[in-house]
Amino acid sequence: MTDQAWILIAVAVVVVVVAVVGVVALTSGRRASRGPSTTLPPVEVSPYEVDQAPGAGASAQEAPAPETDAPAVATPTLERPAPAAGRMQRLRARLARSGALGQTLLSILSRGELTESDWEEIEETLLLADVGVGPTTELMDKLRTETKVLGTTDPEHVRDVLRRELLQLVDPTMDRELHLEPVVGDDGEPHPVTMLVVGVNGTGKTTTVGKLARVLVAEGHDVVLGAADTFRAAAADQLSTWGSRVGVPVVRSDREGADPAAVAFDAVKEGRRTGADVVLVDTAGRLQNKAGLMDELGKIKRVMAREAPVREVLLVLDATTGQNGMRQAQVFAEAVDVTGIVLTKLDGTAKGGIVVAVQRELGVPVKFVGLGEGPDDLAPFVAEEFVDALLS
Ligand SMILES: Nc1nc2c(ncn2[C@@H]2O[C@H](COP(=O)(O)OP(=O)(O)OP(=O)(O)O)[C@@H](O)[C@H]2O)c(=O)[nH]1
Repeated sequence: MTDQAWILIAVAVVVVVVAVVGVVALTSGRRASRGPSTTLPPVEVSPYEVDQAPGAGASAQEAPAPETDAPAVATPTLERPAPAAGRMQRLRARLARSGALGQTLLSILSRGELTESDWEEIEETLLLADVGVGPTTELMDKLRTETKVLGTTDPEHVRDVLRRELLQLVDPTMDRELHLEPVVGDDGEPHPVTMLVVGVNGTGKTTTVGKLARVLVAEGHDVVLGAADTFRAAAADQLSTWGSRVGVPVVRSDREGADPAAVAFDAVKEGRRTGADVVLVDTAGRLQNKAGLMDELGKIKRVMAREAPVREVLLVLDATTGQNGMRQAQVFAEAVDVTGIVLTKLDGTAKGGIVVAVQRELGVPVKFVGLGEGPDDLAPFVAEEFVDALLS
């Protein structure tokens, strides 16, 4: 071969090497510029979107000091939710209107020798506060006996008796914990604990899911939210906003009216993929009729259970809706196995007695109460603190 031929071969080799290096650099450059991917691998049930919270993965703690002189890039700061413990105590003043129940009872009972009209007044007070007929009769029987035995008008004694009896009605022995113990599947892999939140629209369901996510984040859990209220498009946006404030991803569909069970399934799947320990799913649960509701909620629960068992079904009830709310609660309880109740809007209502009525009616504990519109105004329910607030 001539020198010229060798030169030509060398030039060709250089050109090929440069071209290959160029292509590789371009591809990896594109990949890097996409940043952390939010597009998930295709799933069997439906395509879904994950709204990654801005700053997801960033800590609510102090950011580490930059190691270079490069200009600082603003990282979105995540909110640090208030600790869940002690919230009921902190928000005690919000129960002021419900407190009228305790104050009225105390003032009547302190009159001494009670006449029939005093007892009627007590009965009316309890019924107006939505305590319910059964528990009202029960409490009055006990108070009649106790006040006879006690034979005193001493306010401290009367208060002690009333506190004891109210507490018994609210039942401090009920298990109000969320069951978040880790689950290991048949495959030996850890599964997230899944929770379904159900209830009539307008009761504060989506808001409760957002607030509950904050409670869980405050307790150190890794949470994924599922926006399975596909009936109202704004509900998914609302949930995405809640999630983004505390760095919790929200799985939602890009299609309005999408199958809620598919979104719930995808949320659990995403929870498993990312190693989250709790997946919390919001639903629409419209009350057209009981059969429709049973079908919808039953399907969501079954489909979620394919990925991980549903540990908690929380029913959200608006405390201000009285008997109407109780009827809704019964329909939901017949449609799906409810494990706990969230009573919203307990601030600003005098109908705190509904705590007693709904627990009696459904045999399910009130686990949380909504005491305002603020992000941390959802409190784990503590029977003693509730009764003390009624009597303060
Ligand atoms: N005062 C008060 N307002 C509340 C409480 N919980 C929720 N709300 C308000 O109730 C309204 C309805 O709340 P949403 O979460 O949208 O109700 P939801 O509708 O059941 O949700 P969708 O099913 O998505 O329609 C909002 O204005 C909330 O701020 C509470 O505990 N106290």
